[in-house]
Amino acid sequence: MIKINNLTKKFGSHVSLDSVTCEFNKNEAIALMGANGAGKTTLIRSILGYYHPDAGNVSINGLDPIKQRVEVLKEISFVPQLPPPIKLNIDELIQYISISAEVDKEKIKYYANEMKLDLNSNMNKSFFKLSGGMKQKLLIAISLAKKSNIIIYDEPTANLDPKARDDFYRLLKQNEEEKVLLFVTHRLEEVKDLVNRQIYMDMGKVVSDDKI
Ligand SMILES: Nc1ncnc2c1ncn2[C@@H]1O[C@H](COP(=O)(O)OP(=O)(O)OP(=O)(O)O)[C@@H](O)[C@H]1O
Repeated sequence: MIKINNLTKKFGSHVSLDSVTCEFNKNEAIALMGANGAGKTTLIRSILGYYHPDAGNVSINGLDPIKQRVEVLKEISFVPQLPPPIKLNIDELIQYISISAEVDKEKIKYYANEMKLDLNSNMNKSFFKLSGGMKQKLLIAISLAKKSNIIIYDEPTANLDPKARDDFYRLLKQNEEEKVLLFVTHRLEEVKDLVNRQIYMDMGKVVSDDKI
């Protein structure tokens, strides 16, 4: 489903990804780990078509994430490490997502409610004025509501309180069948019941890859 073939990405003389080859398939839930600067986010961004590789390539369900970006992004739910600086208010954002990404508004509201995010009293608030945890809850609710077979989370729980983390993992567990779940994390103990594969990266390389 996701095929990464000899992928190299450099920033100046720094090699962020060093000839990475791996595949992620349906029904795999992968914890992607490694020290700060190991290359995890660069790998995720390459999958999303943010970067032109210096060598190698990525294929998502047979599509090229750079040349066929719009089609590829339709197949993926993604929550980044840092929420983007969106100026729309919540009502406008949900409206926009529901039209542009064909996500059911009622489902977003359902998952927001399950994440204990009070949407009704915040509908007119700008996204960027929400607290860090509230932003993350809304992005998670959108990612769960979107009908995609690839879910990618880049450390999505940093701003969540312990209860919200539990809610998130419970909802994710209900939602992971028949999908690829790629989860960047520094806290394996939190996701160990969720994942069936662990990958460690170091200095731009995959240094271990174990099914569990
Ligand atoms: N846009 C960029 N411009 C220049 N260098 C970058 C850029 N993005 C990443 N890098 C560099 O590439 C290396 C890998 O960064 P990356 O963000 O992929 O690491 P990471 O494993 O996600 O780290 P963390 O756990 O801290 O989030 C780092 O040395 C970083 O400074």
